[in-house]
Amino acid sequence: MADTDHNEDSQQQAKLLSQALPYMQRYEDCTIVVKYGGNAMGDPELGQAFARDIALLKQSGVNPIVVHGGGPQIGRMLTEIGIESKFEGGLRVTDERTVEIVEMVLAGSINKEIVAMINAEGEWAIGLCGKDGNMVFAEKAHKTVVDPDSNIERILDLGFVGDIVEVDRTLLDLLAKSEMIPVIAPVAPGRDGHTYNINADTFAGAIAGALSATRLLFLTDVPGVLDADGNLIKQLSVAEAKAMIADGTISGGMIPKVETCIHAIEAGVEGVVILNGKTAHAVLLEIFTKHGAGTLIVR
Ligand SMILES: Nc1ncnc2c1ncn2[C@@H]1O[C@H](COP(=O)(O)OP(=O)(O)O)[C@@H](O)[C@H]1O
Ligand SMILES: CC(=O)N[C@@H](CCC(=O)OP(=O)(O)O)C(=O)O
Repeated sequence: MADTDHNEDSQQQAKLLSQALPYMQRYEDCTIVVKYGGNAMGDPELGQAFARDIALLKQSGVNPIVVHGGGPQIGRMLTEIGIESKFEGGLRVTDERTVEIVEMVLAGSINKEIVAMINAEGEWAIGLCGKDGNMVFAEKAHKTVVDPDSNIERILDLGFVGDIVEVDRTLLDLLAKSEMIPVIAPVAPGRDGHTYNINADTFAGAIAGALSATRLLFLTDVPGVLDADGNLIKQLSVAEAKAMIADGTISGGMIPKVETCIHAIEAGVEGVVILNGKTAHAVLLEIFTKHGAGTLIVR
């Protein structure tokens, strides 16, 4: 390498470091919950970059907690065994057989894949679900939808889909003081003895709220919340986000995601970010650079 190239390279590295270091201090000892969606998974290189980011957060003194989804992966497994996926109000209608598959795919294969990827980066990840350490309890979800034609409200029976009713932070507090990085599947028991399937965004929001996390990051498949012209919005207040839902600029799967963000902020999370999990090192760019990577929603 020529001397000038070498100097430019060093200068570039020094510039990056000088930008990142203040953010490393800012987040030291802070809890950052990262929701890793099923749509953001799949590409091995991106997965490795994600695992590296989580490992680097831990090494920088942050307390990272991963909550993962796996909707598309559950769908593929159900298709293989001849069960058709059915969604109502964005949630999977979950009968007894389906909840067994959901638990197998989420708390079994996907959870352990993520644990293995983080461990391959030299860290100590531990795979959990809401059942472990009495962390989360759920009850049958009470959801309603308004029929757009008749305007009549209808109660949904989603089977074993759960609403979170209790979060016990004992195990997570213990792990925060240790070398371990929790990787949590959104499955939880009910006091009635059943196992419940919980939307991963909702689950991540409840964990972040119970821990009053400094940041909750949602890794999805778009750069963040987009305005009516398709441009990325860098920052939104809760009031602005509500207005965008009301005027239809935020629609589809982004509605429950933004609503979860609003609940998490109201529960004490400092800031929630929606960002593109299909960009390599999205988490690192969000946490350790001035402008972040996606849409920050704050009070
Ligand atoms: N204003 C908006 N900005 C960004 N995405 C939006 C907006 N309104 C609707 N969407 C849709 O929301 C989707 C993200 O939600 P979803 O598919 O549920 O994500 P995930 O599967 O990662 O949880 C985007 O792919 C996009 O199609
Ligand atoms: C009740 C409900 O819908 N649960 C979700 C849980 C997984 C999930 O939320 O995964 P993503 O984040 O990848 O969408 C499901 O069964 O698909």
